[in-house]
Amino acid sequence: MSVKSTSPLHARPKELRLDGFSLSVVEGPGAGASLRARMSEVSVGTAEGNDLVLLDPTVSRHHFSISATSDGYLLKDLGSSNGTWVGGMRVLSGYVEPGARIRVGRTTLLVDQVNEDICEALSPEDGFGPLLGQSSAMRRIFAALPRIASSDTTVLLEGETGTGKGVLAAAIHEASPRASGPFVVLDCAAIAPTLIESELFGHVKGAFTGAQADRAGAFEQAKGGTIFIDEIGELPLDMQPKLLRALEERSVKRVGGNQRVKLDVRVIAATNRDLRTEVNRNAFRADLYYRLNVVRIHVPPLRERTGDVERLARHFHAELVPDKPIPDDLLESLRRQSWPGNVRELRAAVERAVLLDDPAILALGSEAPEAAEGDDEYDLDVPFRVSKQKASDQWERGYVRALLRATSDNISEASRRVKMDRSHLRTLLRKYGIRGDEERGG
Ligand SMILES: Nc1ncnc2c1ncn2[C@@H]1O[C@H](COP(=O)(O)OP(=O)(O)OP(=O)(O)O)[C@@H](O)[C@H]1O
Repeated sequence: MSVKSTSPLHARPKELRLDGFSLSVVEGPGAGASLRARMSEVSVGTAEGNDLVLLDPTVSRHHFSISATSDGYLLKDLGSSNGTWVGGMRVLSGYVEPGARIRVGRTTLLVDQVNEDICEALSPEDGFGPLLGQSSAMRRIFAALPRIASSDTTVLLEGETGTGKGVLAAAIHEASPRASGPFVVLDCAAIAPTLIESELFGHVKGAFTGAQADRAGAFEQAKGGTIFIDEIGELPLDMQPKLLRALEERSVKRVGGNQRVKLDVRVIAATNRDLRTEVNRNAFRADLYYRLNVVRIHVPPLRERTGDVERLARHFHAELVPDKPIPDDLLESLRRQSWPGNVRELRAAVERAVLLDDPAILALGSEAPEAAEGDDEYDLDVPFRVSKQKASDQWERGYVRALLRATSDNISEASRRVKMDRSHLRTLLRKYGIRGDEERGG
């Protein structure tokens, strides 16, 4: 497998060329069907919408995907019921050679290399709005963004936590003809399931206890702009048909109301799960998945685009300390880590190192504790979002304490130093019961 650039040496390549491949059904129902990959990733399963639709009832709706990458053909099982098998081994994720036979249910497929390359355009830029990256993976996304932003299509963003899906959604809105309209964020993971309908669609006075006045939901607030539905994989099953209807008819009905209101809203949704796997296990409705999956962007984790660590770290450092370059030892230490919390974690590590002016503090970062910590560190008996919130609160409390110590409790100086809005800092102080010096804060 090779990656070929069409540009002269030393110039930034304008496209990524990957070895093309085909998939053919060689045994089982539908034998003879085949597909020549036009895009770097193709999906296979019995559901319409897959690139290769199989007729075998023992195959899952979204069974596996195979991608041409610069390291080879990457096969991924999508949470199928019967598994994906190569050479008698069940494969969750792994590289396969041309000539490999993949068995799914009663069907066998053959992977073959073809002469025609798969060509992916790369942006010459190393950013798109506030979103930065110099890796091919990010420049591939940047190349597609202007066209995506200028259209009105629904976009589904997939990627691990902290990879930048929120920034990406905002950047699409900012580059779209709707930029002067509102950008409204609704995080399904942060709202109690019983309140989601009213948060999305609003309610009328008296619709439920506590509904003391009519209230517009996120869809209505986003009128003329974009609604960003974050963590859509957490949307309760009973809400999914209601969202589907809103997307199809571009209209909403407030809880307790009896009129549907037409709305001009663009929808961007994000998830840190693979929704195809959720569809397979009936946790996400297939019809809603298809309605959302008009344009799908997968934002890769930072460990798969290590070339971006330096670019991002320099940027975060320069935001805080514009007049000094990032120290080499800090950069070196950042490059060596694998960043399970992705860009969010990298940003926090740079901020911590700057604040405490000590690169050694990075030992508190991702890699070192992974080896030292026991699993009991994590409370697995409470929901994920509660655990995550607790950890994030602990970090925030420590950060604010350190910040105040470093600025001798001077709120004004503290907020200037880390470019945090003063009222937000005050809110955090109240939240954690920490006292700062408001008088000198001026
Ligand atoms: N490519 C990028 N360039 C600049 N900043 C980035 C980039 N990606 C992420 N960030 C920064 O990392 C942090 C996390 O980003 P964001 O909240 O968009 O991630 P996310 O994928 O939406 O996470 P979650 O799934 O937890 O909501 C933010 O501070 C954001 O500014």
